[in-house]
Amino acid sequence: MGEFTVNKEKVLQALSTVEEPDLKKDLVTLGMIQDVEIGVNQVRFTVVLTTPACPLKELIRRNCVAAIHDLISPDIEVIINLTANVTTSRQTGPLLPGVKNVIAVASGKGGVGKSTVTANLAMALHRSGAKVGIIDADIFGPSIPVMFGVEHMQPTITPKNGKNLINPIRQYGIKLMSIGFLTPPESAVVWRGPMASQALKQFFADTDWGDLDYLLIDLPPGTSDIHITLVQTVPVAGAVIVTTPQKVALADAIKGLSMFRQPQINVPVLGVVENMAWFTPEELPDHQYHIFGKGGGQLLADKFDVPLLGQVPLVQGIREAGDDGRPAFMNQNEMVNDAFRNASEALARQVAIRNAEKVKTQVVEMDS
Ligand SMILES: Nc1ncnc2c1ncn2[C@@H]1O[C@H](COP(=O)(O)OP(=O)(O)OP(=O)(O)O)[C@@H](O)[C@H]1O
Repeated sequence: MGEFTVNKEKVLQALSTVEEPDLKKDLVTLGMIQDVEIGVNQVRFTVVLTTPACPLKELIRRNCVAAIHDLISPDIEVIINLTANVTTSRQTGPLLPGVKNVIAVASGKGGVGKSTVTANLAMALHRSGAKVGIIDADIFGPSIPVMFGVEHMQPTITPKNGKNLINPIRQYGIKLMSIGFLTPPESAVVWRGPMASQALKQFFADTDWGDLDYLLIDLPPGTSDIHITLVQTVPVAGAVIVTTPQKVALADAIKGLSMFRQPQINVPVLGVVENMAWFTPEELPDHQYHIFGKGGGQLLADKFDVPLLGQVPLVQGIREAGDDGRPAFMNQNEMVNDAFRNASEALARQVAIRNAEKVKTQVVEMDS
């Protein structure tokens, strides 16, 4: 075994050569290294990632080990504890004080699977260790309560600091609020725009969300008053656009995406999720049938210069799981789980990159 001396400074010096691949700065400058401890032929430290769903964690771990071995000694045992502290670019304010990132999930056309994608992205983020909530703001078809099997539940109310606060429904580790909870499922209520906007504001102002890393907002399809209420009420970290590869869906997705880019709205588009990208029968898992066309999600992403966050196949089990009130991510289907995990990691990564730009998100001021 070679001769070497190791101390905290040397370890930090070595780690300051390791770059966070997305944020393009070194781990020490980014404040991601903590709790350095020196033992006999051993160093231990913690790397605080920007999200527990970080797809680069193994690469970062390997690069840290390599830096210590190359710059200090190959004989040192390197023990790394990976943790995460999800970043935010929100200023703390009276609304949603413990919520780090509000993410809008939107689509141009209805029925492309926006709620299904929202539910499963939430489950995948939760599985990675993040604290997640969903607001179902889809006035035309609030399907989140059904997808989580809580359509007959009613949120309770607790007085807190002189205010009556609504407790979100908690299911499978996710906190949920839905326009659907405000009316019995049997009685079809036609929500007028102003009523729905008022309900959404209540979900922000009068709901006890506690601490959340990601609050996903399942928006109605197309563009509506609800979209405007959202961006005017809380700072939105970014939007995810869900589309199918079909031409008619893409045409509408372009309109949906363009709305977020309008100068007076100006919400960053974090990327595109292509749902129903191909059909795969359960008994032929290696077969892909492009029944709605091929490559449409990538085309949309390229057109607007945003990432394609993921492609989700059309699988009978995804529909069945939604109807059974347990998002498909909870079942052990590798193909389905990979699709949603990859998309959730890509989303978390875009949020971290966006937050590192340090431009605070602000509510949008508009003349009404
Ligand atoms: N990848 C998929 N594979 C199989 N079925 C799917 C998939 N994605 C969505 N579905 C099914 O398609 C239907 C529509 O999905 P969903 O309700 O998520 O769409 P949406 O875009 O939210 O609709 P809305 O217009 O109500 O907002 C549901 O029955 C759902 O289970």
